[in-house]
Amino acid sequence: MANPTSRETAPRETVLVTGGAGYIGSHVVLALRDAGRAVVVVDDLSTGRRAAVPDGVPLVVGSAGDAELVAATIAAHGVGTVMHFAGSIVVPESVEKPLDYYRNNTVNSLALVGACVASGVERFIFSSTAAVYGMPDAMPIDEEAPTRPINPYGRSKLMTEWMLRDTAAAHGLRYVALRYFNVAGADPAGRSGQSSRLATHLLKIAAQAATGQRAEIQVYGDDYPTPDGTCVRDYIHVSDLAAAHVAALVHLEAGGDSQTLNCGYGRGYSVREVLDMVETVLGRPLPVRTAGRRAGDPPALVAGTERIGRTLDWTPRHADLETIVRTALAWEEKLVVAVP
Ligand SMILES: NC(=O)c1ccc[n+]([C@@H]2O[C@H](COP(=O)([O-])OP(=O)(O)OC[C@H]3O[C@@H](n4cnc5c(N)ncnc54)[C@H](O)[C@@H]3O)[C@@H](O)[C@H]2O)c1
Ligand SMILES: O=c1ccn([C@@H]2O[C@H](COP(=O)(O)OP(=O)(O)O[C@H]3O[C@H](CO)[C@H](O)[C@H](O)[C@H]3O)[C@@H](O)[C@H]2O)c(=O)[nH]1
Repeated sequence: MANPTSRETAPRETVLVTGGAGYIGSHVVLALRDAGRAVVVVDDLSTGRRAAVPDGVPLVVGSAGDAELVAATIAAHGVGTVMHFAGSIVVPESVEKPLDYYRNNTVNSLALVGACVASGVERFIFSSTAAVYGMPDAMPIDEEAPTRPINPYGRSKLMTEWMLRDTAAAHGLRYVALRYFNVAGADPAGRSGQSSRLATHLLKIAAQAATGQRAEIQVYGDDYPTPDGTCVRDYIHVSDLAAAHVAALVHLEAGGDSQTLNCGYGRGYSVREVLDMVETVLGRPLPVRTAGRRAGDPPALVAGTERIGRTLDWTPRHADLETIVRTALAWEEKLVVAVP
């Protein structure tokens, strides 16, 4: 029998979660813990919060691009899988500071993947984005659609997908790149949620307005070629997205091949429909104003979900807009009380 204290022979079952103190990463840490998995987080706390990492989960404060730190963490914790959430995520900021985005999203991912290869990590799960598609020609978007990102954020993520594909071909690493559509909502048990005050996402803005932290909500454009003129997005509940990561882990552990998968529900809601639902759940109107279009917004983004459906053992459990809105509002109310 293997000596459990030996690093050479100990089973490498721990999952290293980079960016585990952030919005999505913290929900994945909860899902992994709920599934009985051992987890270690590496996060530089640039946008994440220490409090988002549950008690009992080791947090290594540092950069996911620090190859020495990552290698030491892999060795110390017996890491066999890396889930990579750490990154910079604000699209307009990526236009103003492209090199910051290439550094944090691409260069740091290169160092991380290199450390994984050098340390013999066999499984890698990557947070990619619908932004890799740019302005798609057809809807819903399947994974074979052309990747033509229209901003540095999308390009910085697409380059990491390419790096993973080439690394998988050359080394023993297998990966799942998950292309998230619009992630929203919060843990239904109230353990985590979107905590960044600077978030730019529609539902976060609406939740801030609902709790009196924001004077109004601007609708960016009502003259798009969509049924009500406002942009359509495929909103996926963050806890369903977290469950998709656990399913991707199971897929790779069972010897499954490398995959690139959309994460959405395959149906879209307009900005107006989202705001109507927020008002319905609140039982009162919100100050909503129509403003001009925001640069770079595609009229509609809806995920093709056939591939994730046949590849992963994943059943969405929170796939209705009302649940997404209710959990987002409940989290915001909790946040306002905790950090007024
Ligand atoms: N939120 C969305 O709608 C969305 C959509 C598509 C893809 N994504 C991707 O999902 C991932 C997580 O996004 P999020 O919404 O949870 O953002 P977030 O800002 O809440 O989380 C990012 C986390 O990474 C940490 N971090 C950033 N750079 C780091 C570094 N170099 N080393 C270590 N830690 C670092 C931050 O402190 C934070 O805890 C990102 O890679 C993002 O590109 C998010
Ligand atoms: O105050 C706001 C905020 C947003 N919107 C609109 O609401 C929709 C959703 O906007 P978000 O900012 O919530 O999300 P995006 O669709 O712009 O971005 C999402 O998809 C991108 C890919 O295209 C990236 O992956 C990004 O991280 C992810 O949040 C867009 O039509 C936007 O114009 C408003 O009308 N008012």
